[in-house]
Amino acid sequence: MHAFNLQAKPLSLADRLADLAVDALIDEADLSPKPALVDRRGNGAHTDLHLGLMHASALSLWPAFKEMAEAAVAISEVDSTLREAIGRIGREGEQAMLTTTNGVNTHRGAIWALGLLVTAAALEPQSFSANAVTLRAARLALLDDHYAPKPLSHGAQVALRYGARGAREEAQLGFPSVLQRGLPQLKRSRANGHGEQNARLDALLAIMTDLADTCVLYRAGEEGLQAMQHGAQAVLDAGGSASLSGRRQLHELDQQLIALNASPGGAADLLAATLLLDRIERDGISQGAF
Ligand SMILES: CC(C)(COP(=O)(O)OP(=O)(O)OC[C@H]1O[C@@H](n2cnc3c(N)ncnc32)[C@H](O[C@H]2O[C@H](COP(=O)(O)OP(=O)(O)OP(=O)(O)O)[C@@H](O)[C@H]2O)[C@@H]1O)[C@@H](O)C(=O)NCCC(=O)NCCS
Ligand SMILES: Nc1ncnc2[nH]cnc12
Repeated sequence: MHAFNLQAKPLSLADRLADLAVDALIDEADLSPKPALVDRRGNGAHTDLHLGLMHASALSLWPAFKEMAEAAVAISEVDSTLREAIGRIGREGEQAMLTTTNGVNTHRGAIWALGLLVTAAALEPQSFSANAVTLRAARLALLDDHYAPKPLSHGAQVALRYGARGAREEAQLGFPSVLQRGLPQLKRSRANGHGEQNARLDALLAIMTDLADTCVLYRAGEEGLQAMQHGAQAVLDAGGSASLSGRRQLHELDQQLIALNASPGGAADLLAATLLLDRIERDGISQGAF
């Protein structure tokens, strides 16, 4: 008889998806040099954020992601019951984040985007292409959550002022910034031999070229948004972050966005969503894949 069972217990689907979501958030935070965002070099345009806080915040969200995936497995269809279950879990996740960060909003948009994607992935783990997962996530995002409070969030204020519908619309449209910008650029830069960190930076820049980031609009208005979109395009046009002239443009963009207080927090969340879907597509998530 053995005193100890040394065999590791296999991970459940929900454990695995929560691990992947937290990994994606930590990889996004660590990626450097990101324009005006928190990274390994510093706090970008933020006075109340730092890398340690981003890591702690990401880890605090693991139980919420796991619970969302478990709800998907238990309810097993895209309906209002599942939408309202993940709404409640998402709000509890926000509270866990705020407790960890002492009230600073580190990952509200990421809880929304990655929460929907984790739920959508868990619903049908055999159907794990980015197209299939984002389509299910969009169907969920289109359902009403009758229990959702309607606060005058930064996103809601920006919607009133500029008509940009932000994170909600991005999800309801099936994450076009991820499918049409982030993922294709990530794959292109990898295929061109640019190296993983440069490929991720290029994916972030590709997202920034077109996104109506409500975080930037709230902090820096249309001037900030134009600077973000045009500056990101200029880096890619100069050869991307693996090239010397692209790096010079990236440095300039970083300085310009910091001066405008324009932090592209929404684009950062969508980079994390891109990294999550890329990992799911490459490794799979059905039992036996881990
Ligand atoms: C549907 C919700 C996302 C709420 O959306 P809404 O737009 O009303 O609320 P916001 O509080 O503004 O949060 C939206 C966050 O989404 C990110 N984002 C911005 N633009 C886009 C975009 N075009 N596409 C996708 N994502 C986008 C962004 O998050 C990042 O920025 C955050 C920091 O922003 P902010 O609080 O404005 O902070 P500062 O500028 O630093 O302010 P100061 O503190 O300095 O004053 C950071 O968190 C990043 O993550 C937007 O902020 C959704 O949240 C919701 O309804 N939740 C309820 C729960 C639920 O139903 N969950 C469903 C299950 S998953
Ligand atoms: N790296 C980052 N810096 C600032 N805000 C963010 N929101 C999500 N990721 C972020």
